[in-house]
Amino acid sequence: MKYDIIVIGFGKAGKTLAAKAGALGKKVALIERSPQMYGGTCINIGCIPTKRLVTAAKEAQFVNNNVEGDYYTLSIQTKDKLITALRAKNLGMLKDNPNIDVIDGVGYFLDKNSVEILTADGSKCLIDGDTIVINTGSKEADAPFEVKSDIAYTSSEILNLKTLPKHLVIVGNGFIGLEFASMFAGFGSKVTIVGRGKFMKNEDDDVANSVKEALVAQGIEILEDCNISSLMGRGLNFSQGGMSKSIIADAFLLAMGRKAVTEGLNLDKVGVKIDEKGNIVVNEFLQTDTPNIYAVGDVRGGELFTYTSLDDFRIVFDKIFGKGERSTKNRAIHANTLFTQTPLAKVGLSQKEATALGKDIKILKLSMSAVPGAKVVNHDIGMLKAIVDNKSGEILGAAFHCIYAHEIINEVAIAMNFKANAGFFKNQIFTHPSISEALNDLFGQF
Ligand SMILES: Cc1cc2nc3c(=O)[nH]c(=O)nc-3n(C[C@H](O)[C@H](O)[C@H](O)COP(=O)(O)OP(=O)(O)OC[C@H]3O[C@@H](n4cnc5c(N)ncnc54)[C@H](O)[C@@H]3O)c2cc1C
Ligand SMILES: NC(=O)c1ccc[n+]([C@@H]2O[C@H](COP(=O)([O-])OP(=O)(O)OC[C@H]3O[C@@H](n4cnc5c(N)ncnc54)[C@H](O)[C@@H]3O)[C@@H](O)[C@H]2O)c1
Repeated sequence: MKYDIIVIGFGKAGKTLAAKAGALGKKVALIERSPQMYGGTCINIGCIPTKRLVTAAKEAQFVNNNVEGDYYTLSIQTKDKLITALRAKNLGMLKDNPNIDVIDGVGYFLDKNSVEILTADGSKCLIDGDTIVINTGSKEADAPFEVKSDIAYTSSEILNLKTLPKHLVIVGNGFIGLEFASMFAGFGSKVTIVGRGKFMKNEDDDVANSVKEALVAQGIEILEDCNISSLMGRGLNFSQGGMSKSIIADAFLLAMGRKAVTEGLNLDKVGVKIDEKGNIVVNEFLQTDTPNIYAVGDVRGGELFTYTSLDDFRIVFDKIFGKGERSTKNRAIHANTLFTQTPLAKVGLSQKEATALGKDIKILKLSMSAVPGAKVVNHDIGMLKAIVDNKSGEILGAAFHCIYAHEIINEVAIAMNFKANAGFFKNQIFTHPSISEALNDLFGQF
């Protein structure tokens, strides 16, 4: 069978490209190895289930478990219903178009225009394509220490835990570690985070401290500078400050980063290179060294977010069907958010980064306790921080640790794309009472 485009993996970029190309009348094949992963990581084991559960965990404090049933178990069921519906919707979005074939099985290259698919029953089929897009995502990095425990979970596995662990120990204090810590603590688990360095060492100290205080206020124990030697049965063994220690727990979450899924693709057969970290090497148009083969989403390394995968779709679509003007070099300024109960959202440079670049900066800060809108929604934890050019007021970066941070940071990102400066926010008329209106006071300090 011959296709215009073959996509390997049902990720954000690939499924969007398949849908748009199919709508243009192109013949498209999308290969997915597991029907449980139709729609990819985001909707099945990533953003959507985790953010649904972070929200449910916030509600947990208002629920009487004796009356309503165990809220954690109910929340897992609600999450399962949600992702099942999204999976069906994602499949329908492609299958309803006769130009698109969704093929179940594991895809791998035979040559630069041919992909073989190994299906669950052991049979194989061969398809050919002019353009081939690798969108195989990432998976949990292996632990660099011995793990012999049947209560050690990856983030995907722990999302299916039916009963709430009394004590959860989380290894890793990155995005996944902190979000799951905040989530499980909200549901009522005792949570201990075991990190190998200083807590959020890449962040500005005031920002890291604000997040730390909020997590500690949730009852979370944070251990820093730990060197883990093994996880055996119910015990995690590590050294801290020269002392050997161990913690006994009911469940362990291992969240030490993610790595690109490339094994078995036969990349060496088709001249596609991977770098020292295991990511596929691409140019600014996401083309590999074999120009008809693209790599999009987590598998190309760099930023591992659903919205950067979506932007990869825009770049590849523009390269194939448009003017080829979009590239990773001209991606719009965009934010990211750590979804703890009080989220931390950031855009642009931190104070540390701006200082390291030798910028002449002014720091603007506002405590959320001074924001009426935060009082109204009964969540005045945290702070707003902006880094601006000392002379022009150009906004260089912002870090918001506050309720709705994941929403208001987008206002700043858009403003930065339009080169608006501090004066713009100082004088903007916002609805009242709101969190956005705090930007009047924050940027009014310039
Ligand atoms: C717990 C967690 C929470 C997250 N939260 C957020 C968040 O809040 N916001 C955010 O922006 N990002 C979040 N992310 C990151 C985000 O989910 C990923 O960056 C994004 O989903 C990556 O999508 P992708 O396009 O790379 O492909 P994926 O969605 O990962 O899809 C890859 C697909 O390829 C399939 N596949 C792999 N190999 C083959 C093969 N050989 N043949 C056929 N199929 C194959 C896989 O089964 C999978 O379905 C989170 C990630 C995790 C793990
Ligand atoms: N809200 C979001 O957008 C969101 C949420 C979850 C995940 N993600 C994406 O998924 C990616 C993966 O998340 P992640 O949390 O696994 O990775 P991460 O890179 O964010 O954090 C990994 C953490 O593990 C720690 N670590 C590594 N080895 C260790 C060891 N031996 N002992 C103790 N700690 C160790 C690191 O110090 C780091 O803090 C993120 O980088 C992000 O791009 C995004």
